[in-house]
Amino acid sequence: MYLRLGELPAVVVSSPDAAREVMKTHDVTFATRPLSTTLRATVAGGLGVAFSPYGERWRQLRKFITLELLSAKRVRSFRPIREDEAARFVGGIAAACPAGEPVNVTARVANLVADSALRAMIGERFGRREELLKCVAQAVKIGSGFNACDLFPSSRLVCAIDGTVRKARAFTRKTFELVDYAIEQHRERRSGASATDVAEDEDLLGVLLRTQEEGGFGCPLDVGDIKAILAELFLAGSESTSTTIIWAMAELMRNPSVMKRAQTELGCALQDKSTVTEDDLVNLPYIKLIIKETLRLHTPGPLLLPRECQESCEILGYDVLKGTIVLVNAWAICRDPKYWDEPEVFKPHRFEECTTDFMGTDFCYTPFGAGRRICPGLAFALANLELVLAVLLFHFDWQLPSGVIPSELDMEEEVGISVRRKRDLFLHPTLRVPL
Ligand code: HEM
Repeated sequence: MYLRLGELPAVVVSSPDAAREVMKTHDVTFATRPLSTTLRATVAGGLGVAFSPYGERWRQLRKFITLELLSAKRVRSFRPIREDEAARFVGGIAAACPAGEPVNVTARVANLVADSALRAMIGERFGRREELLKCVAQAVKIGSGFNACDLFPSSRLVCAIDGTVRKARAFTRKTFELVDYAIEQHRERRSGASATDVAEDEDLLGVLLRTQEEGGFGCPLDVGDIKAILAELFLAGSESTSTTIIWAMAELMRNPSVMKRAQTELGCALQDKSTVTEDDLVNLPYIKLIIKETLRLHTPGPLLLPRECQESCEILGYDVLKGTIVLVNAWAICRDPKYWDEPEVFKPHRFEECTTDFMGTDFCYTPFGAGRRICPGLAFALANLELVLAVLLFHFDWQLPSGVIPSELDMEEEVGISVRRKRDLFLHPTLRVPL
């Protein structure tokens, strides 16, 4: 579908065939992302990987991030952090149970995901997490790409009235101030640690600082780059992960039979154990299916991240001109009845009967994107998604607030760069398995 978004030519791709053309057949042509006016204001302090133009620097940085920061080995090394944070999370909810008050699951999951990610990044809990989460909420709102100043970039008047650029600059200043604080916290901790400790549990900031000392990753790495990379990994990873967990919980509350099956699976797999560890996850195939189905029905980035056409080309017989913004409508593709039976129904077992996966080869299902720009945080995200969901369902039974019936649970969405649940999810927990 060809559109004009204000002054900008745009094509929205809404079929798997067209998505394959963009993200596979002509992947290089679409491997750059457009820099909207708002984004330009936010990346002024430094450029991470997500909005680097396709080229040598992006290639080297992407390789470094994939092999050094987010590799399967590195993600595994953070297992003790994830398990420890999950245990603290269970303890916090268990302490709230006797009071009989509903728990704000949205806020607790956001804190857990943030604490876990930040410990992986700087080696310990971050002292100003609340402020950082406020920045994330703001990024989701201003990063949609559909602000007036993004749609009419040539109009200084529109930009001045719109005010988003001002907000974006304030957001960047605040985020970078927090990243400075995190680097300082990291430095203080490291100065008190022995050389062996430092080598043994290297966090992401440690890897970045070591790489800087060693001369970079094939390209120089300055402090501005380090800050931009850290901020970007946190922004890209935390909101998408916690949003997915909350949608999964909301769907489970609406579908008690799915909840029951998941809890039965956990009971059989864990037997007399009193805590979920990552070793148990291999025996929880149904939890994995719930996550897949949640990513289908509530794709966190419904239009993925935008691409820009670098060279005029033809997609399924239509001309796409150089400079056109291309949006892959993963949301629509994931709900298209041509490819999905009863697409609006939450049915995790649909994935039992098919081999469709989110690794970027099935173009009817690309919640993590595909091609050169596919999400490099997939393993990092899955490790958190699976453990947190398993822990929530193993330790607690959950009830809706009185008067709410499952089929009427509020599922209203708030659209930004990701689609989160508009209102926080409040539920009553009952402890099933104490720690
Ligand atoms: C449920 C969780 C997540 C979802 C659904 C998700 C989804 C996506 C999508 C759709 C893209 C764009 C892909 C494309 O253009 O083809 C992307 C890019 C990216 N994601 Fe994720 N993501 C998640 C978690 C994470 C995590 C945990 C991290 C890091 C810790 C991360 C880091 C990134 C980065 C750096 C990019 C930009 C890659 C590039 O442009 O080269 N994401 N993600």
